[in-house]
Amino acid sequence: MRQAGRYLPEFREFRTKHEFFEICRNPEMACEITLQPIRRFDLDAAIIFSDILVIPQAMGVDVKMVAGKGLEFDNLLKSPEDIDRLNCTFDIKKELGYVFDAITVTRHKLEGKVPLIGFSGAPWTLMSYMIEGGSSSTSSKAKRWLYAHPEASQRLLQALTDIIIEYLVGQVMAGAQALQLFESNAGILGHSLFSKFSLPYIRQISTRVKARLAEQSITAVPMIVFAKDAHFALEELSQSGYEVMGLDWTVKPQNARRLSGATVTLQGNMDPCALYAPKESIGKIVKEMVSKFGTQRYIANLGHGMYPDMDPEAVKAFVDAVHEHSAAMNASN
Ligand SMILES: Cc1c2[nH]c(c1CCC(=O)O)Cc1[nH]c(c(CCC(=O)O)c1C)Cc1[nH]c(c(CCC(=O)O)c1C)Cc1[nH]c(c(CCC(=O)O)c1C)C2
Repeated sequence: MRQAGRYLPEFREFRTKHEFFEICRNPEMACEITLQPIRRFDLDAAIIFSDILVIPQAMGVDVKMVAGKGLEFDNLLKSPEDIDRLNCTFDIKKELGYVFDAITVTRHKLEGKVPLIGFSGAPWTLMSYMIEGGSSSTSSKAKRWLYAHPEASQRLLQALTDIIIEYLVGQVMAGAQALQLFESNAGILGHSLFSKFSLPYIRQISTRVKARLAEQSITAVPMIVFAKDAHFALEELSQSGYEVMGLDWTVKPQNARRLSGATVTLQGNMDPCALYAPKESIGKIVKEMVSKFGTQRYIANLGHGMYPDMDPEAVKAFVDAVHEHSAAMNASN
């Protein structure tokens, strides 16, 4: 996750010359950034360089990356009347076709070396960014909507869902070989709000994306759902129509296996901060993780994104340890 992020010196160097969303909108540049970690590490997949915030942007919420400050938002949603000024029925290909182009260019450049993953933010996470304008420890402005304006919230979540479905189908048509949905702000909801304002839309997305692809005779791709801190909903998420369930680092592997049954693949979940440990310790942590999940129906990954001050050598230690320990386990089985 966030593999191209700010921890890579070559990414930082590129960013001194180009603004973040300029890179997202330029297919050749987005392709180059996507490939940077693939060149450096023995990774098994690439994720397209883009951001979940390109959808709010296309709907009319201004999102900018300000040098030295980070993300800045304008035109945030303050009350339900503001939904009416959003552009909810835009032409996806026209507004977000640059992501599709980046996927096609990257897919060609990868030459089949590793599969390419496309992604989107999930409706609740996008809604909360459109109201909060950045991360918040309480998300109280966005949660206020759910309690005070439940119908308007559902209207907005449904509009986002419809857009996300078209967007993900477009990514597959452009060449994405798997899709990941990020519900990064799931944890703040708790079980009750999650059941009402997140899970139904997550389910709709898997069902309708698959139906749309089938309708157009396009081969389905595996879909991954990652709902951060949604330990309270693992069983429901594992039955929400996704082939893979991503796990944050707080989840015990055995519990995830028990709750998710025999058909779902699990992805995760090393604490990203474990990358601050000495290399030998990273190897031990990885060994323990892989032995708990087992090598089948499992995608080794971190439990969330990386931080800018992490050492690329630690990432190498992680990736190499995953390959070493899983190969040893497979050989002894
Ligand atoms: C999958 C992905 C994302 N962002 C980026 C990718 C592309 C892959 C990659 O580069 O690794 C590039 C991607 N996106 C961004 C960066 C850093 C850019 C820079 O500073 O130059 C990169 C490499 C910018 C960004 N974009 C976002 C943030 C967090 C803001 C906050 O809540 O405070 C930030 C810092 C929103 C965002 N973006 C994303 C999520 C979901 C995953 C998660 O939970 O982290 C979220 C919540 C997803």
